[in-house]
Amino acid sequence: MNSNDQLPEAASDEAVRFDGVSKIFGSVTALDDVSLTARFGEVVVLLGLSGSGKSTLLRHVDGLQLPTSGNVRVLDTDVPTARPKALRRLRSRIGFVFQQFHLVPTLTVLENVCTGALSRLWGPRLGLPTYPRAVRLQALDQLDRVGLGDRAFQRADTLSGGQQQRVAIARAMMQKPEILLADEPVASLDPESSHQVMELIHQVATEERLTVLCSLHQVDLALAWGDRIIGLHTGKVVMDQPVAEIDHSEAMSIYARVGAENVAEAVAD
Ligand SMILES: Nc1ncnc2c1ncn2[C@@H]1O[C@H](COP(=O)(O)OP(=O)(O)OP(=O)(O)O)[C@@H](O)[C@H]1O
Repeated sequence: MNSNDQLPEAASDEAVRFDGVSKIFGSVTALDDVSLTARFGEVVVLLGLSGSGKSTLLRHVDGLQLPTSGNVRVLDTDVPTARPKALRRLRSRIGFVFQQFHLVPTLTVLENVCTGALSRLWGPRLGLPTYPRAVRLQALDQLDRVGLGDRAFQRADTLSGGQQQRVAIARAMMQKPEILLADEPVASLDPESSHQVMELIHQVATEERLTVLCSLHQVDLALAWGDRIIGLHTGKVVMDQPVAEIDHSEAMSIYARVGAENVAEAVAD
């Protein structure tokens, strides 16, 4: 390749960028002048007490909610000003994992995973045989990847919570997302399953150069499986650091700060 053939330097290695984003619901400021970035392949963990704005922040990434002010740029799309078609295209590049898994309990594990491909298939699908063979094979590969290939033909509701969340991750990966949004993905799991799920999320992020934004309540999981921690408190970013530079007590300070203020407020009351 000669110098003229060289690709222009990528405009940015940022998958997600918030610039001065505020979100106001009536009298509540859910996000308060939030600026942050998430790079391709990075696992960004959002920490903060209930009501600190984690879910609201995640909903701004795919345009489910729009900022009151400021800009959200995701995969080179300015979300607040994106036309419906551009927003649909953007959403097809973003996968989700939820606290409650959202599997169809009466369907087999394999069919649940196949539904992750629905956005790129025409027409409704009823029953496993109605999915193209290539999709079924891809779903089996994804199930193998999450360690559940042997459960493919079991009903989803016969799996443990941790297994169901792994199926949900396999389903999300069927979409071949570039960004994965995970809203408290381990909130209903025991500690061992929580580590397994977070390890899996970290593994797929590394393998696929997938950008992950994941809200959590457990500092130990954030430190073990995140690349970066963003701490939120009443909608403000109060910490934004690589995990390698944070120790446990520093991460806990996100909560300690809240505790101190609560005490101050209680005393004032
Ligand atoms: N649609 C809405 N209408 C009004 N207020 C809202 C709405 N969505 C969120 N809020 C408020 O915004 C604030 C932030 O909520 P958010 O759900 O983002 O917090 P969170 O950190 O995700 O909490 P949790 O950890 O409990 O999920 C809260 O005070 C919440 O009540």
